[in-house]
Amino acid sequence: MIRAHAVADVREAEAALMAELPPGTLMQRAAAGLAAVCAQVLKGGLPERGGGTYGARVVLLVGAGDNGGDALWAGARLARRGARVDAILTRHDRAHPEGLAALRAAGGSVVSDPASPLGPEARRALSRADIVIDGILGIGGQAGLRADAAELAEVAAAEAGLVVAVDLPSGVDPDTGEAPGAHVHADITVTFGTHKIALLVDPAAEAAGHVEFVDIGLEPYLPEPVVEALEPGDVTMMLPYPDRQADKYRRGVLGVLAGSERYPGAAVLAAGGAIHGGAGMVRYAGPGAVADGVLAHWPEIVTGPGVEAVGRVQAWAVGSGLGDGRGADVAAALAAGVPVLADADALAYLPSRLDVPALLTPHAGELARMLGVERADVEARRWHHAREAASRWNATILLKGSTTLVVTPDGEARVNPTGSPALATAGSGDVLAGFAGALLATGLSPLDAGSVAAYIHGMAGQAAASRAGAPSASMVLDALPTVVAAMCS
Ligand SMILES: NC(=O)C1=CN([C@@H]2O[C@H](COP(=O)(O)OP(=O)(O)OC[C@H]3O[C@@H](n4cnc5c(N)ncnc54)[C@H](O)[C@@H]3O)[C@@H](O)[C@H]2O)[C@@H](O)CC1
Ligand SMILES: Nc1ncnc2c1ncn2[C@@H]1O[C@H](COP(=O)(O)OP(=O)(O)O)[C@@H](O)[C@H]1O
Ligand SMILES: [K+]
Repeated sequence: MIRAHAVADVREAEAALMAELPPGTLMQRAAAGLAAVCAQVLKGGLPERGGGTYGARVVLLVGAGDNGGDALWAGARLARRGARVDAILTRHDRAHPEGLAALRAAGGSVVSDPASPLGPEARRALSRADIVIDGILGIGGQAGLRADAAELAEVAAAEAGLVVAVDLPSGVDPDTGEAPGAHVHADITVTFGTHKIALLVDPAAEAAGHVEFVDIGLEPYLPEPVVEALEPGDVTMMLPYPDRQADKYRRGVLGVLAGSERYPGAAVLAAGGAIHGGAGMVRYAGPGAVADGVLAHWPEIVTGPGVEAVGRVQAWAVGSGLGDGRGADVAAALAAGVPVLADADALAYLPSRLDVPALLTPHAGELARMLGVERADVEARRWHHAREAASRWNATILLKGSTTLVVTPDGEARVNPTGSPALATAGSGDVLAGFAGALLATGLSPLDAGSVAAYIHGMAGQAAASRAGAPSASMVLDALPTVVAAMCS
């Protein structure tokens, strides 16, 4: 599990660890890890320069705090290995003094001037840089860079080589993942001790690029994480396996209430997702013509005209392509007293609070409608709104989008690390709903069912995109069994 903590937790853990170590040890651990990642990147080769640290051009963007200190100490290490290292200081009076002395002793130089960080020498250095190390702000930063730092970040993005952020991309909000003002857009972020929330939650996570973790020994001092992301081993452990004594009922039966005469395909896709999710049986509830279409694709499904008619199930997946005027059907599924996944049209028919274990799967537009806010506000403050809805409906919210977020009413949160923009295609949400519903039926909690389903669905999207640049939802569905098999082997 990738674990992310809030700034206050990181500060407390750092203080406890620092009390046991000689002064400066943590910064040296951080700087060594940062320099090692930069050296690795340089060794991988930048086409213009042939590769390696010796002779590489490195520019440090150095703010007023310890984040800048990390950058200076890492710069000193790279300079000792033969890199040409230039530092641009946003505040000449407040740059980390020991780090600056170490950089100078190693042969590095300062190319900014006290009046304005971005003079001609600094611009020249940036335009030639193979790597820019962003040490403007770390966990002590307020979101939104001030004008001079914002200009530095802009020029670095436009003119320099790779941007490597120290701990987190400067200017994002470390604790919420919001990025309301100017901020750095990094290719790689090297983070220390634990992931920061901003490294997992969009839009900040996108600005972090690829994240490398450096262990500085904080783990024993950290509390429970605030946000997690599953790793492959977690998914393997959570996916249901039939045991030797399994029968179809004990494996879990899922009821699917999806699709309509207007949207018959949604029923086929949701039922298909359900079939691959490991339930022992899938029962489909819907009008005859739609049920016939489902049966034509999935003869193993049992159908019935309505919720009561299909009989007992261990969970319901309701809503995908259901259309208008289906409130009574949704209410019947909710009244069954079993866990429920509610997607798409069902989200309009929810009671004010749910009294069964529930997983709601809105996209940003649907969540905006549920909460009576603007879609753009949901996009900008995804975690905030997902938490708000989880608490209001007493349900786990799986907020779909470029990165899927799963948040429980108790505030537990997971971010999905897999996926592809190719998933943004009509019907792929129906596949996810069926698959996650089946996991609910096998007994997974809404949090586990939602996060495992998002993980596998994301991988299926990646697999489908690798076969066809713009795959359809049916191709994502087709990729599910192979992904599940690979995760289980
Ligand atoms: N505390 C520790 O033990 C360790 C800290 N480390 C590094 O230290 C960093 C935290 O250092 P600091 O607490 O000094 O905080 P920062 O380096 O994030 O700097 C905070 C300072 O920047 C200024 N500032 C804040 N918001 C700003 C804005 N929007 N625009 C311009 N300036 C702004 C303020 O003057 C503030 O004092 C971590 O992110 C990490 O990189 C690492 O060296 C590991 C060990
Ligand atoms: N830019 C994106 N990158 C990755 N995944 C995305 C992106 N946009 C949407 N998705 C995913 O694609 C799926 C789309 O679901 P949804 O919006 O319900 O579509 P539909 O209702 O047409 O099925 C969700 O799993 C969502 O997380
Ligand atoms: K930074």
